[in-house]
Amino acid sequence: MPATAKICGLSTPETLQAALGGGASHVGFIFFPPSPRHVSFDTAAALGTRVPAHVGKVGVFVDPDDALLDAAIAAAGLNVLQLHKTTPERAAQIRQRTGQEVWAAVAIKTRADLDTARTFRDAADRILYDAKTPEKATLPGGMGVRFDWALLDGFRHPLPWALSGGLDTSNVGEAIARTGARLVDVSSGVETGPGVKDRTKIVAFLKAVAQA
Ligand SMILES: O=C(O)c1ccccc1N[C@@H]1O[C@H](COP(=O)(O)O)[C@@H](O)[C@H]1O
Repeated sequence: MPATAKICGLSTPETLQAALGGGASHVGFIFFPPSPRHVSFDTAAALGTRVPAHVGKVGVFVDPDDALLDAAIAAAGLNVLQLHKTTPERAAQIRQRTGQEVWAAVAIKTRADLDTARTFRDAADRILYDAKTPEKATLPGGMGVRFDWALLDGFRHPLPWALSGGLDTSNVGEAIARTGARLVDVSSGVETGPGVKDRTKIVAFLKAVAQA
C-alpha cells in the first residue's frame, strides 16, 4: 500500500481541487490568526463543502478554546482536530467533548522530545511528528523546518502516526523510505511563498508520495 498524504493550509478552491484531484487522503485548514494560512469560518465552510466524504477534513489549532473548536467544526464539517501546543489533559477533554478524531502534534528536535508522544497514548488518536520551530517563532508549524528522521529509529510509537516538518517533493520519497511513515503532511513545501499554495507543487508532491 502506498503512503497517503495530507495537504495542509489550503485556502482556495483551486488549490483544494489540486489536492483532491491528486489523491490527498486528508486536507487541512488552519484556524490560527497569526498564520498566513489562516481561514475565516466562511472560507472554511465554502471549502469544506467541496471535500468528498472519503477525504479527511483536518482543522489545525494552537491550544484552542471550546468556542473556536465548535465554530470551526460547524463551519467546515471537520472530522479531525490537529492540536499544537496542547497538553494531553486538554487533548483528552477535547476528544471526549467533541467526539472528533484528535491528532497531537509533537514538536521534535532531540530524542528526548519523543517522550512527549507517549503522554498522548490515552488522549489522542494519532501523533503528528513535526519539527520544533525556533524558540521565538510566531508559528509552531508551517515553517518548512525538518527534524532528523533518524531520531525515530527504533522508537515504539504509542499510537498511529504521521510525519511532518519540512517535507517537499524532493525529500518526501526519502522520508517515507527512511522512517516507514504511512501518512505524510506538508504545508510550506507546496507553496511559492508563505500561505501561497501552488497547484503544480501539490500535484508533484502527491505523485512523489504515490511513487514512494
Ligand atoms: O501552517 C501553519 O501556518 C501552521 C500554523 C499553526 C500550527 C501549525 C501549522 N502548520 C502545520 O505544520 C506542519 C508542518 O509544516 P511545513 O510542511 O513544515 O511547512 C504542517 O503540516 C501543518 O500541519
